[in-house]
Amino acid sequence: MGGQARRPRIGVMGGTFDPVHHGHLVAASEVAQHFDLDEVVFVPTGQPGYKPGVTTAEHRYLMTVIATASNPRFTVSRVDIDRQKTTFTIDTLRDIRAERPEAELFFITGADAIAQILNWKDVGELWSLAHFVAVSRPGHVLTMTGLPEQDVSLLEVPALAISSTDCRDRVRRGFPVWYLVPDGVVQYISKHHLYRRVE
Ligand SMILES: Nc1ncnc2c1ncn2[C@@H]1O[C@H](COP(=O)(O)OP(=O)(O)OP(=O)(O)O)[C@@H](O)[C@H]1O
Ligand SMILES: O=C(O)c1ccc[n+]([C@@H]2O[C@H](COP(=O)([O-])O)[C@@H](O)[C@H]2O)c1
Repeated sequence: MGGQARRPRIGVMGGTFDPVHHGHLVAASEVAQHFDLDEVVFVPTGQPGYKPGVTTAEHRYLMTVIATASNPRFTVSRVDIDRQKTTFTIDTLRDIRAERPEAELFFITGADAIAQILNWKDVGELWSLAHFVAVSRPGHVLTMTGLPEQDVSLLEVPALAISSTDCRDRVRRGFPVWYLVPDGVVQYISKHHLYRRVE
């Protein structure tokens, strides 16, 4: 008789993705490689209460679908978009767990996000739903200070000094975002005239 079947290992990459860029994709790819993940689910936020004035969820969702389409291990979930409430990671992880009860979950964040996690909703329960993996990000210190060692891992990834804020700013000022975001996302931004006006 064989041993126990291996539980699927699923990464969850939450973000506003306004727009999704190569920093997000490299972070997900590196964590997938390092933690032997079978899949990484990108979860665009619905209404991030802490970030006012973000682009319509459907545009952010579609850009994320375009950006991840060529990777057979990357998928996109609508759980946060369809919830129609302010997005909190506790709800994201409960919903993904309900859909995939057999899986081990790994929530992926950047160094800036993990530094704030102790202020997130129901943080005490978050640790029981997923293992958290925080990746390095230029301009931010990656540290375990205050975090539970058994529930959080840190990972150095190739440094990409890209942010969605900078991409939006570049489009608004007429600068290119080629090679900062996937080609299809460049075309999508142009086709839908995103980021041209200050909201
Ligand atoms: N260049 C990057 N390197 C590593 N991690 C990143 C990078 N950019 C974003 N992340 C991480 O990806 C997740 C989603 O980020 P988000 O969608 O807010 O992008 P952002 O570039 O930080 O956006 P904004 O500039 O609008 O705040 C967060 O956990 C964030 O820390
Ligand atoms: O749950 C919370 O309280 C919470 C507060 C801030 C951010 N988050 C999550 O962190 C992820 C990255 O968020 P952001 O704002 O950097 O795009 C995204 O999945 C958010 O839902 C979660």
